[in-house]
Amino acid sequence: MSPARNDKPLTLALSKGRIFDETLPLLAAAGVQVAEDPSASRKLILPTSDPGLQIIIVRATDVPTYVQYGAADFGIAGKDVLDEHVAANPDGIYQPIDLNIARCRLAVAVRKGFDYQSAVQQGSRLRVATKYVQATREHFAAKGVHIDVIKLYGSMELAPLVGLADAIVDLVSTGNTLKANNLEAVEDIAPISSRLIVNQASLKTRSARLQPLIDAFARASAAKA
Ligand SMILES: Nc1ncnc2c1ncn2[C@@H]1O[C@H](COP(=O)(O)OP(=O)(O)OP(=O)(O)O)[C@@H](O)[C@H]1O
Ligand SMILES: O=P(O)(O)OC[C@H]1O[C@H](OP(=O)(O)OP(=O)(O)O)[C@H](O)[C@@H]1O
Repeated sequence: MSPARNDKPLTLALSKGRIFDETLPLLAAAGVQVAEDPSASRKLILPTSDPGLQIIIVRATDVPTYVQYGAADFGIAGKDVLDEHVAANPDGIYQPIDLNIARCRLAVAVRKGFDYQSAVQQGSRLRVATKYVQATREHFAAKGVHIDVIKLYGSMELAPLVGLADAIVDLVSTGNTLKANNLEAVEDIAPISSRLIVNQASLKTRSARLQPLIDAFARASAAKA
């Protein structure tokens, strides 16, 4: 007989890199250690010092999907990723906490010297390359600017340099990536940070185990705000 769902370890979905790295101190604040570093290992399921908690390593953009379907009880995802996901799949995910990690901003950027203000005032269509299609459409619709969106999956900074787009919508933190590619930010769209997300069914059926972790994350992230 298969074990009851409540006997399975709680599953936390994380992406490797900055979100994994910045989540380690939050887990430590909850008394949980992770022995393996996913950047140095090929393992996708990582045990923790708590036998009742395991971590799965997925692509950043896939974290909300694992949580929505309950394959992970909870996860951590950037607001950028989450907003795109929720626009297409509004149900099943509860977002209790802003963890104040992986902070950056979503911004419009263009080639240095491109007259963005004139381009948006002229009423002609602007070609915008981005991974963030929903946020981009909403931003320009609110400004009353007509755009053609070109969906990309990475290296957006290249698009204005090779004539694929007039502008990009991408994440900016230090500004070093824009600078290195002779681009400049011309408009901020939204501040971005990572959120704890929880499967709504898990929150009901596994709250005795989930809630102490949610509370510990909330305390640790409030201290960072
Ligand atoms: N330069 C940055 N500074 C701070 N936070 C960032 C930065 N770039 C991205 N983030 C945040 O970290 C999250 C994860 O980014 P990461 O670079 O690890 O994955 P990704 O490369 O965007 O995803 P994928 O591998 O699926 O393409 C983003 O969704 C965003 O919220
Ligand atoms: O303003 P900066 O500090 O330069 O940060 C901005 C860069 O960070 C992100 O890329 P990331 O480092 O995650 O690379 P990736 O998209 O290739 O994963 C983002 O897509 C920008 O390219």
